[in-house]
Amino acid sequence: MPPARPTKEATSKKTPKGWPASLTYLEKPVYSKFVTPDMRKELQNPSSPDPVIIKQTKAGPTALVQISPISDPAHPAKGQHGLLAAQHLPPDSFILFYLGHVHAKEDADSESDYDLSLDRELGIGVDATMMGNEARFINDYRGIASRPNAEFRNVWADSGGMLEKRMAVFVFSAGKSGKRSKGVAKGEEILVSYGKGFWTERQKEGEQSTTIAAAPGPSNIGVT
Ligand SMILES: C[S@@+](CC[C@H](N)C(=O)[O-])C[C@H]1O[C@@H](n2cnc3c(N)ncnc32)[C@H](O)[C@@H]1O
Repeated sequence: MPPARPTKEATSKKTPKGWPASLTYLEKPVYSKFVTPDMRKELQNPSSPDPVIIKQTKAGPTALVQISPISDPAHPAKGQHGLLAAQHLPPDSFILFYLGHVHAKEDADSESDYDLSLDRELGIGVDATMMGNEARFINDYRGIASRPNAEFRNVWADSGGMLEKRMAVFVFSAGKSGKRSKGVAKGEEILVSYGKGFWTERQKEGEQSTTIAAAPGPSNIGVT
């Protein structure tokens, strides 16, 4: 099932430097037709008493990050891209939303490398394979650094007074001691944990693929 066509208001004419021409750059999520009106209602209605609300003041490319091709032979994602901090990002600060095609179970792509769960109970995910924003270039920390410096969090975007459940990327907090994170330095790669499940699945499928010569496909990126 091909993803829904992005609406004009969800796409942006302005794309960030390094954005591949083959992909659609989004300013807002694009919803699949399998996300029903009832599901949409739930995605607009925070159930928790203290939701984290992010006011979307400026849509489009953010000056906080930079898409970067990876040429370092020691980097496990060499030949691909990563996302770097374009300036110092303080602990606990919001970096950007994870935008993409918001889909239901019916049109989930189990082979996607860019699919992040948005609402487990509703079975809804955000897949940035063909459309998304800079967040799709964030790599997992394994083999690159000793720990992640950022994480995915559930938030509510306030766009024009309407709330909408989204995933967002935040710098790790400094923790109680104030020492856990100094933030992300300018030029440092932004790294999250996809969760162990992502890599276990990849390894399993990688082993199977030795006989079928197909690229291994992981499960959804998890929020840990
Ligand atoms: C969400 S994408 C990240 C962006 C990707 N590097 C790109 O240029 O499009 C996830 C894919 O990036 C690669 N990747 C991310 N983190 C990695 C890591 N720590 N080691 C090896 N490959 C990684 C894997 O190919 C994975 O399936």
